[in-house]
Amino acid sequence: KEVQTQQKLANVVILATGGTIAGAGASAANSATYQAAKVGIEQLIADVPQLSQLANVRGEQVMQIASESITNDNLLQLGRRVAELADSKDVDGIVITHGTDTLEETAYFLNLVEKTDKPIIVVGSMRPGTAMSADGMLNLYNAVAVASSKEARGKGVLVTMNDEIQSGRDVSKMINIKTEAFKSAWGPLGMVVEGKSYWFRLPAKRHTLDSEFDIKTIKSLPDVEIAYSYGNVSDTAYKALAQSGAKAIIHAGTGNGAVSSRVVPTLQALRKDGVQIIRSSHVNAGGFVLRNAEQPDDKYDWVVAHDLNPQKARILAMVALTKTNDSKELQRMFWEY
Ligand SMILES: NC(=O)CC[C@H](N)C(=O)O
Repeated sequence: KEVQTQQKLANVVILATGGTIAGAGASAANSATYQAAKVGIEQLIADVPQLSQLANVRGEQVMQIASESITNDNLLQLGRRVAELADSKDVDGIVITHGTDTLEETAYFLNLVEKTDKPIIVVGSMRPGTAMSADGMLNLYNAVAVASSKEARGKGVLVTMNDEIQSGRDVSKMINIKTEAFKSAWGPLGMVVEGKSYWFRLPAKRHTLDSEFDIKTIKSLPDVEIAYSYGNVSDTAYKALAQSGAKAIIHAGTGNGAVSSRVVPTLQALRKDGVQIIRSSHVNAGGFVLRNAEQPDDKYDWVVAHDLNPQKARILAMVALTKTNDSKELQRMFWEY
């Protein structure tokens, strides 16, 4: 009977990339002072023996880095490995352990480019495994639980932090000193409790199988940069980014993606020179940029990032620019994804 139960378990591969979930500190009291990306995947799996009750789990160490240092090449490497595994009939679900700083970027990238309905779960932790009340073990347990469930299929790339199931598109790291760090302006999709998922809503935006982007056809990602806005902002950063070869600049604007009158002429000129100008917002709880409201986007031929924060807008812009440099097409993609 036991053998039969074993055979029914899903096959889940954990791709480890580093971060705090693989972090180690000097003392159990060190919840914030520690080194990220220290512990290997075999140890992370061994630390949660209960995983074997959820799925047949195996791990691969894809990289071992703190996620603030992730590069476009790292993203492509990870994306290609996820696609290979998703194509394998021996794999039912994929979990990616990741630093939390750029977890939302990687999750959104995979959500755009992976052509599969198999569950892909990105997970991290806010405290290293060596700390009191470490959150990584339960987050990983929840990730494997969701990755091995049939209900998670076709819902896009997901993030399991703090018992919530979040859409990889919507979720963002909102605070860096709480385990309750990952939030979406539009709410979580569900909850995981004791290894069981409870679903409440579905993502409305295009993703994975319904996406026009495919990791297998993306050879490299173009240079897209972000310039942050504030009172008294100057055009120095915008000009320098364009000069260094940026194909698009994400304007991390105030409020509704507003643009200071001090930099409007520069952004108009850069657009005339061929640089795409994409207006996003850096407001804390989630921006929502409306076209032609703060600025005449039609007239200036600018794009608005909809509800995507600047770092997510950068991910979509890079992926979109592998297909088109038409600003109207880019705008369509920003509404649809
Ligand atoms: N909580 C974390 O994972 C942050 C650690 C590190 N800055 C990273 O993103 O990898």
